[in-house]
Amino acid sequence: MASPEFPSLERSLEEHLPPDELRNVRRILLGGEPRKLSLPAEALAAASELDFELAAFGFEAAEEQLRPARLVRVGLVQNRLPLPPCAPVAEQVGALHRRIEEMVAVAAQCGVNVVCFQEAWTMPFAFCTREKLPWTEFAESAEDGPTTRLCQRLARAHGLVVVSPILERDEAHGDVLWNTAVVVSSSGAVLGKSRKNHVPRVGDFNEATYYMEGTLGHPVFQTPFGRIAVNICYGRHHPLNWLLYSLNGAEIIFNPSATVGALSEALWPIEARNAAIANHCFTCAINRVGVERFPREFTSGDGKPAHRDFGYFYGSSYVSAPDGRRTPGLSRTRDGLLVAELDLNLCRQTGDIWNFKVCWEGLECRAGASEVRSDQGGGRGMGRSCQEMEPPQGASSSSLVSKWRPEAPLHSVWQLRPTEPDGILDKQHAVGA
Ligand SMILES: NC(=O)NCCC(=O)O
Repeated sequence: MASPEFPSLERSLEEHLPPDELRNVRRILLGGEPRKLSLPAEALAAASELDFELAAFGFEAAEEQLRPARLVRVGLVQNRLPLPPCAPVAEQVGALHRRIEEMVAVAAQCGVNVVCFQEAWTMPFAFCTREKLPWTEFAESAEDGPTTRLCQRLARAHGLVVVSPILERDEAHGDVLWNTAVVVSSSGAVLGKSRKNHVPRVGDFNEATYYMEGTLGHPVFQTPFGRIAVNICYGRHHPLNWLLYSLNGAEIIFNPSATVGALSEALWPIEARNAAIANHCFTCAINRVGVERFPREFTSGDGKPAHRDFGYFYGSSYVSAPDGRRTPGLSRTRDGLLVAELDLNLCRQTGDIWNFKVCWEGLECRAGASEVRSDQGGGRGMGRSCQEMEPPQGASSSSLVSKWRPEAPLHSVWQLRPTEPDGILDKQHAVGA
């Protein structure tokens, strides 16, 4: 495993490769030379003053005759805990609120339209301990908890959409906990929430001790800046999860995460990028940074000695485009804000070239179903292109309408007839028929 001090793969290549070779390596590794965006001087100065990395890249699409460019700027925020997990709960939450508030102000200076934070951003990732208190005290209402109220203020003040992944306490339904992302519109209205659909039971990720798989399906939110969805952390390992968000109309899928190097770092650059390619959409992978040391020891159930930390959260947040290009990752070691300008026209353009989803989309039309929540609120405009965005066919403009439900057999399984070892395919079984 790379040591925590190793700042980033891309930086290492930049430092050690001659320019010609670097161009070739980037062509293969990132899908091309990333197009850097210039940012306002005051944003760069603020990031340096506040000690976080600020990087910005753009993904253009081909010019079309009938549709204007549909430009949206996303902001991905990764951060360490400002206070250690042994600090009082309210102080930890307050310090995180202040840190995010200052980073969002810089995002706004950079023209960000949709900002997303890391998974369970208001707390240490304490599920490794299996202890209930004090960690469950970080849970709050998705609709009107203090964190959602902060996000509403930020959304209104800066005219941006906020995706806020928290530990949710659902007081209206038996007080149960969920791993939830709250989506706040640029008008300040809570547009809705999305819950983690796959809960890890791997290594120290003992999350099923706290909450179960989400019950909300794969909601997509219509915002003034495009249709967005949230596939929380472990969901990125499940290709069908991305597919369902995409079939429900998502053009940008955020993947707020908390993951450590020993488990997943080799998978990290591949999974969200592959999802962008396979589903003709943009994906935004965000991971926290640093080591979180807990007050009491815990074991990993693997016979190894008890320990106080989970491992190294390696940051490396990045954005992938549907045509396979991606930004370099943010640092493995520092807080950071990654700004990416996306032309959403690239989703359809790439689909027209590759058609990876064509049979699924056909089924979607037959099922007549999409799951979209619409934002009727105001907020900063994105130009004509925003006004022209429409929910996908079959979707209501104001609420969740239905879940994607295939009504016909999807794929067939063919079996070899044992008497014909040369591999002639014989028998067809329609799955689900
Ligand atoms: N937070 C979370 O689901 N982590 C699981 C580990 C991983 O997905 O890499």
